[in-house]
Amino acid sequence: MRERDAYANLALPAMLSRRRVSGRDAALATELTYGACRAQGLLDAIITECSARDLSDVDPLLLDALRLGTYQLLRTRIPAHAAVAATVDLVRGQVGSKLAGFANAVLRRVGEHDEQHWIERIAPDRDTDPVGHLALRYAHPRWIAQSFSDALATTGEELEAALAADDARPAVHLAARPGEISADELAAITGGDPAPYSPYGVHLDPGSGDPGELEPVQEGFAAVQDEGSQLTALAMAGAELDGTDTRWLDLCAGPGGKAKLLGSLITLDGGTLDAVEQAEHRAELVEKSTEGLSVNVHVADGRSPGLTGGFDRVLVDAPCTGLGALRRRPEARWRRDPADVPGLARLQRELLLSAIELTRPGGVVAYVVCSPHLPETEGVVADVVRRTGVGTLDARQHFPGVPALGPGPHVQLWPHRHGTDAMFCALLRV
Ligand SMILES: C[S@@+](CC[C@H](N)C(=O)[O-])C[C@H]1O[C@@H](n2cnc3c(N)ncnc32)[C@H](O)[C@@H]1O
Repeated sequence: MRERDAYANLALPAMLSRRRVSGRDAALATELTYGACRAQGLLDAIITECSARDLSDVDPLLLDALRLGTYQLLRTRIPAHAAVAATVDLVRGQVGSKLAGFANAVLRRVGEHDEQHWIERIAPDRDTDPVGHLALRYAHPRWIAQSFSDALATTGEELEAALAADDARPAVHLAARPGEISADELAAITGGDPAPYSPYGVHLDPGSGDPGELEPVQEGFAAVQDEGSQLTALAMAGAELDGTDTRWLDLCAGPGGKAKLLGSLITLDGGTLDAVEQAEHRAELVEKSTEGLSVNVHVADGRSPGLTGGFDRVLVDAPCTGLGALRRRPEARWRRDPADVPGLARLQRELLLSAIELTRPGGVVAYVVCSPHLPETEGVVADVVRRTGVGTLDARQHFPGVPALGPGPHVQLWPHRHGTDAMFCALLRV
């Protein structure tokens, strides 16, 4: 992951299958890889405390091995002597015998205490710097912990719950394709449970294997999709509307999760969904996921897609930092850069303005991001509402049965409150 900037959830399964690692060995390799990637900042802070050298002077391969060893010592039940011996062997084989002694010394020091002790010793004081303390404890970069704190308007217990939930391995969610299979049928076939809020959702256990192998997914009757994503698409489809309701638009459609759900619904109702995606390879994924549905895919920039306006409903599922879906990508939190936010917020504003342009008077625009970061959520919507004078709907009404939606009018979902990714949704009336 470090060398190639690869995604753990894509690179590791491919590597395991190439090397024919399966069963319990594959499960252990996955636990160690995902765990060490996810906890990297915390592991590095502890390794720094136990090392005479600055981490920037430590050979990158050696540092990887130390992270794996520290993870085993602090977060698994692998006996300490085995974790140290295996890591030292790894260093000897991969980095060289000269550094094996250094690795041994660092890991022995790490193993003198448990994780709790190390956190108490190195984390900022909870009373004077609660965000810094919780960021370290739950292995999040400080700016992301601060962003969650700002969105929740707390530095207390709920921030802790949010960071803890974001640090846990999530359940896989499936969406049943409307008109083809019900959530109950899908749950029965896959051994999952019907989701609490989405009428199309099913939850699988975190360790239940590759969902892409499930028959209903292979046959296109179901897709892997976070329940929060399903709920935002359903809010767009369900918002009250007078007049015609046959032309829908998805302005940022790749890879096609929401387009599949919306396309299924509008096809059942005899209308059409236009799906715009800028990246050609992602547009191809939209084509694939909406095969057989009344969906037209366009490779275009959503800011000027060249389509005839007058749409009844438009979804802007804008590109964003993805801070709301970090739990699904082990390494992601350490790769995000706050310097990306202003550029993304500008693009989000431009896409939302374009969506409003393309919507008929009285039509509905849904603005969605998988992030709780205020400059990408409330900030973008407030700015566009002020500039255009469009109306704001109470989005909470279109998340039926979902508790703890706050003061509105926009909806922010959270892993610790709803078991979903932290999706944001605003509904606007043109
Ligand atoms: C958050 S993802 C959309 C996820 C999708 N709606 C789904 O449910 O599967 C944002 C998408 O917007 C695309 N994108 C980025 N800039 C764009 C632009 N200017 N116009 C259209 N699409 C764009 C990205 O390539 C990415 O596929």
